[in-house]
Amino acid sequence: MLYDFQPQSPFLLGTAGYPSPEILQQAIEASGTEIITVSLRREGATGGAFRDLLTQLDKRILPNTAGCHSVKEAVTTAHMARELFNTRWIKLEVIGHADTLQPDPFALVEAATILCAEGFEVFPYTTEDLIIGEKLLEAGCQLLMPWGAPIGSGQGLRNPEGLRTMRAWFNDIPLIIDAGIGAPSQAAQAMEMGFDGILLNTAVAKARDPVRMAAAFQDAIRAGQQAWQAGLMEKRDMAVASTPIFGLAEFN
Ligand SMILES: CC(=O)[C@@H](O)[C@H](O)COP(=O)(O)O
Repeated sequence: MLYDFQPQSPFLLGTAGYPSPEILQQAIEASGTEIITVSLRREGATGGAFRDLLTQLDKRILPNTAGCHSVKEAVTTAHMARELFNTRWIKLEVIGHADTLQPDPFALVEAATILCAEGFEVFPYTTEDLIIGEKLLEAGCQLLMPWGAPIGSGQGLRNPEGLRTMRAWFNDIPLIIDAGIGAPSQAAQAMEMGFDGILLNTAVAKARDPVRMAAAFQDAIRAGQQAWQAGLMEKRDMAVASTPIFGLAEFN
């Protein structure tokens, strides 16, 4: 459950950097997503045309504070998002460094505390750090969005063991992997670990064929989710015969 909303699809898609508005629209449809995220900075630069396009699509809009480097910038951007999109949802990014696009955990917790107190439903872009996660929940966030890898890097799950620990630690909190996913197999890997969803942008927007890639991610994310729900086998150190041997005829 993402606040008051239970999506049928665990795939959340970003809307930046597509070759054209038509391809963006087709990719959104091909992805099966019900939630699209939009950057306020992009929205501001298009004079509202982009917002008009997105609001026609009948999807939940998750505005984001991409590009914000301070608490003040992020909080102001969230206020603008609430006005423009008439929503309490905000994907909160407070970037710590322009080169790594790594979240600034101190500013993130501070901004989340302010926005939750103001009634926002905050989707915080964070790392796999457990204490930061705890602080964000204490601030009032009801879900966490740990990174797979730095934004736009396509590296997949850079710290799978840390993410596995995070999944176990916050076992009843929705966790959505956000950023750094470059291939459908990486998204499937995250879903097989029990994450509740995947948010990505670059891997679809910058694919040679974004529409086809959106469909590929949808299939992989569903496959990973089904595998997790079905119960994956445990790895074993030694071989275990898969064929029962009782009742076989003996040959001497
Ligand atoms: C669009 C958006 O919200 C990005 O900031 C997000 O984190 C996606 O990252 P990738 O582009 O690496 O998928």
